[in-house]
Amino acid sequence: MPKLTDAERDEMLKPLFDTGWRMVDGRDAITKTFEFKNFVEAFGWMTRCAIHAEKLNHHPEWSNVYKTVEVTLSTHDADGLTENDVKLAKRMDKQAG
Ligand SMILES: C[C@H](O)[C@H](O)[C@H]1CNC2=NC(N)=NC(=O)C2=N1
Repeated sequence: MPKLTDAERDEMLKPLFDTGWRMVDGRDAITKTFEFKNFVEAFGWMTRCAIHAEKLNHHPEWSNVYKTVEVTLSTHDADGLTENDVKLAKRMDKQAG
């Protein structure tokens, strides 16, 4: 899968920036920190997102401390951002409500 073109970035990343995603310094990747009410809410969200990741065959780099989950998305096979990263980010936002 090819990396996003400049035009695709303008079109597809801007809506994600509006929901709190931002570029990772020095990497063609996006990151967002999700905060939940408690650990169970956080882990439930991770579980739902894991199912979406498997369906997309596209997996996040993420870490969870108590009610916080830090997520970074990039496509390893392309060494940068692709449409799969946009798709998974949207699903993660939707699952977070
Ligand atoms: C073999 C397997 O299909 C590939 O490694 C998939 C799995 N999940 C993936 N996830 C991400 N983020 N990037 C990839 O390039 C990727 N490739």
